[in-house]
Amino acid sequence: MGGDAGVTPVVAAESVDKVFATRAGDVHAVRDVSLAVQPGETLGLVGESGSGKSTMARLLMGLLPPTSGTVRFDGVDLSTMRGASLRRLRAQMQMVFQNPFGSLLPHYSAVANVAEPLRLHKRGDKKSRREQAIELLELVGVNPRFADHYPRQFSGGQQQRVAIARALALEPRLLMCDEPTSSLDVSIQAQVLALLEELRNRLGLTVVFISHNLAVVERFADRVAVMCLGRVVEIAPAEVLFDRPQHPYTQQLLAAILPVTSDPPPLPRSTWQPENGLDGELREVAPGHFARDASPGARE
Ligand SMILES: Nc1ncnc2c1ncn2[C@@H]1O[C@H](COP(=O)(O)OP(=O)(O)OP(=O)(O)O)[C@@H](O)[C@H]1O
Repeated sequence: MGGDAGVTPVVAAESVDKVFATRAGDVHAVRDVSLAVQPGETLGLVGESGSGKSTMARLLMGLLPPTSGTVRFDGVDLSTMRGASLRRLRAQMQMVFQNPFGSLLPHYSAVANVAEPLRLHKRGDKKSRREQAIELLELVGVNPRFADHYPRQFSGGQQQRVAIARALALEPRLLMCDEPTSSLDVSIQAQVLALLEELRNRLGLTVVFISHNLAVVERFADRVAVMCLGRVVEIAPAEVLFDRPQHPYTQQLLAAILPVTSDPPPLPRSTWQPENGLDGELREVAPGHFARDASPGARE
């Protein structure tokens, strides 16, 4: 789906389901999701709160095992990987989280935070790791003068830059960004996004980008997958999806942010009811544009 035939996707989910067993009963967080992210591509993942985006991200990173279905990284089924080979594979996929402070080690300086993955993966010696970490801090726009400062001494935006530098330390192929700017002030969000955009282009990264902010996704993503109640209801090139959304759920999400402002509000709860509209097959409605059949009532 949505890929060049013959090119091995960096990461691909095939008919993936994830069910969490909770005291209150089973939570079916991801339902029959198939998608592939091609080398160098940025896939946006949107949908309202609880639609399964973060679960999908963790499945794609191999941080959660699917209940059924397969996740492949570079063609390799993650469930077959163990030990050192899994660690090597994991190094190629890194994550940038919503809350940078929570993702940094508070008692480690900025440079030690960035060097930590290099140490864990036994890359170089202490001196070369520090040098490399300082270069990475420069790359993300953190003044090396502050290399020995601790995370709490940085602003949120600077903390996120340090977290991005750390995510890049092992030269990953895939960067999973889960709401990377939502915890930041609006004025800082644009700077961090511009940084991610520049790094992606400069380093040729493959990116999965989860955001509530559809305007950001439209700008940043090549393709966008829309999730609703654990399913992908529509997936298409960004310009096609934003111009001609097929699924009523997508139409409602987009309608909620129009007209586009410089600071769009977070996604409101959709009033569209899935009824039988989520059960259909993903159908190709235009080249590279897949949508599930929606219930006829919902189309009107
Ligand atoms: N570890 C877990 N145990 C039980 N239920 C979970 C777990 N993780 C997620 N869920 C449930 O799975 C569903 C999907 O959650 P998920 O966090 O993936 O959605 P999301 O789209 O990322 O939401 P948000 O935008 O609020 O982060 C929700 O109903 C959530 O409560």
